[in-house]
Amino acid sequence: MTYEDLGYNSTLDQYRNEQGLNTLEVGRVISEHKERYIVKTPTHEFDAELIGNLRYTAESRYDFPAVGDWVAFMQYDESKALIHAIFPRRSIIERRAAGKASKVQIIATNVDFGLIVQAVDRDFNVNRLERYLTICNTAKVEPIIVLNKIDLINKPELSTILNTIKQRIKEVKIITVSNKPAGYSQLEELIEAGKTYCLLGSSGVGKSTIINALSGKEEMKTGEISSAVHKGKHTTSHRELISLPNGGIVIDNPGMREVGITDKSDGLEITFDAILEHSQNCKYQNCTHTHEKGCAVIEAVENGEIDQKSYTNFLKMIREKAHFEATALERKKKDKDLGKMIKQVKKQKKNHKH
Ligand SMILES: Nc1nc2c(ncn2[C@@H]2O[C@H](COP(=O)(O)OP(=O)(O)OP(=O)(O)O)[C@@H](O)[C@H]2O)c(=O)[nH]1
Ligand SMILES: [Zn+2]
Repeated sequence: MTYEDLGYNSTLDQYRNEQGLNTLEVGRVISEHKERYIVKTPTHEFDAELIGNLRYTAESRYDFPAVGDWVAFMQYDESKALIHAIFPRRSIIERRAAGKASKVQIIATNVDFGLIVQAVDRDFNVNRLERYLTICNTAKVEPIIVLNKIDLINKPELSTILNTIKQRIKEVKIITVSNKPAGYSQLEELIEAGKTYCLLGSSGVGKSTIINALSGKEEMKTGEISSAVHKGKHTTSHRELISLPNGGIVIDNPGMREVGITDKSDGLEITFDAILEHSQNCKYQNCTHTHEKGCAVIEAVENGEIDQKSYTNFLKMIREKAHFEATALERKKKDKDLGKMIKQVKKQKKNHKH
């Protein structure tokens, strides 16, 4: 295995030289658990922590390593290391942390493609597909839709599903796979060496089964045997980033129940570009597309140019985005006020002494 097999490239190497990081080793974070990280090089895996200096100056989640990160580290024991620097990220896939309206959770970094996995049986849901698309588009990561477990339905049923998707989602590649008898050839064909693929999808859609099939190994515990693992302790041997024997790197992230969007960039606009296009013709520039007279979006929904369900999903996510932004702002203000208060108390104490 080489560094390139893990996704290392000339941009990262240039940064390493510019920053004078040559005396340190370089590796990729393949799992994260409570501020401990497994860092992988072509030959070793290290149990790593952040150096104190970085920990104390960290201001937000973004200042800590995440799965997919490239880091500069120093080995200090046989398999132990201290992380001295995080390389700039090419992309960050994130979602709103479950239950916390204003907090983000990083799913993975330095990702090239998002593999949005849905099982065609109970899990299939176009609204959720649009949600994952928005997460990818926000991260500027190219999405690919992977319909899994196609052995569970017949051909006409699969066509219906494909048509349902195509009616609402244009210009996104869709592939169909299953463990038997179709196999994963459609997926294998598109995976390129040195590129990083992040699997996105609900629990049980078959992500671990896909990784095991691609890697030819039992890298991931799958549904039948994983219940004991989920109940038990975290196993340090658990890896979320795996480099495949035929090239390509895949990242899994277990158990995603909620897919809250943060959408700090224009991810929603990219996902719903048809709606955006129509909105150029709305009478009012600040049109909310909910009730306004002369709203071109509402008109397009009425005459069938925009899918009704897609429109409803769009409005729901716009509200969610606004809510996320408002609570994030509030949190910032609170933190700032608290900071001010602490400063004042310190000042008072100081004055007291003199
Ligand atoms: N019929 C059928 N079942 C499948 C297929 N792929 C996976 N399964 C089954 O679906 C269940 C869940 O598969 P996993 O691979 O563990 O799913 P996962 O997405 O990794 O789930 P989490 O680890 O909870 O996120 C298991 O019982 C698998 O055997 C498939 O193509 N067809
Ligand atoms: Zn409008």
